[in-house]
Amino acid sequence: MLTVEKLNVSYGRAQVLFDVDVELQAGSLMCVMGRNGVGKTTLLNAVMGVVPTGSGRVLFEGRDVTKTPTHARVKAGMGYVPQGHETFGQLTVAENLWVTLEAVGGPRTAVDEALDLFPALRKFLKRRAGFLSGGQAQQLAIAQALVTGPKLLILDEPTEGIQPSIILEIEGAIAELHRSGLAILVVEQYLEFALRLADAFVVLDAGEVVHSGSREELGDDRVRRLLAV
Ligand SMILES: Nc1ncnc2c1ncn2[C@@H]1O[C@H](COP(=O)(O)OP(=O)(O)OP(=O)(O)O)[C@@H](O)[C@H]1O
Repeated sequence: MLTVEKLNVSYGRAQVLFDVDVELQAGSLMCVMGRNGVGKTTLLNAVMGVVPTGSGRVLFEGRDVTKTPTHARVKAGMGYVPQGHETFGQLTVAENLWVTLEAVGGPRTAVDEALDLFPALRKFLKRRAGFLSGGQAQQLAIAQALVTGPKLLILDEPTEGIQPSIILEIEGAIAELHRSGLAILVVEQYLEFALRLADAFVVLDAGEVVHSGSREELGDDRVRRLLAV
């Protein structure tokens, strides 16, 4: 479904990703792990076209999207929830969802479906997004990405800075999306969350892939050892 081939990314003269290969199968939930600053966010941003790539290719459903603008990748079915759960703070929760729907021209039922996954948001439909807690804003950011009708959902640290009770709600929603067959690529440093959810892993170190494979290929003990670093 998503293939990253020999991807190299630099910021000015500083190279951050080196020949990165990733293969995400349809229906898989793949977790990208690694210490701070190894290039995880850069990888997601490059997959979405938010940062330019030096060399290498990104293929989505077999189509080369390396030069495709981000908005066209979203329309093609790549939903993205960047780090920091950014929403339109001045708009209400409902307006955030409708504005996103308008931008992609999806079916109106997409808003209800996204809210079904995060029922807690229904209580806040008229609240400005800027007044939500971090956890609620993260739920709204994921709901917004779902409204775009993704075939692949890309999430950057969905649990970062979020209170434990809402982490469980977010984990439940992601597990449900995975069960429904959606392909998911997630950067996540919270080991237990990753171990409970993912069926495939990529471990980055200093911009290189040092381990990758399915849970069966790597084995649970090895995954735990690799990810605990
Ligand atoms: N816009 C930028 N301009 C210059 N350097 C950057 C930029 N964004 C990231 N970097 C650098 O690139 C490297 C990789 O950063 P990146 O955010 O991709 O790592 P990360 O693994 O996601 O880290 P974290 O877990 O802290 O979010 C770091 O050294 C970072 O300082």
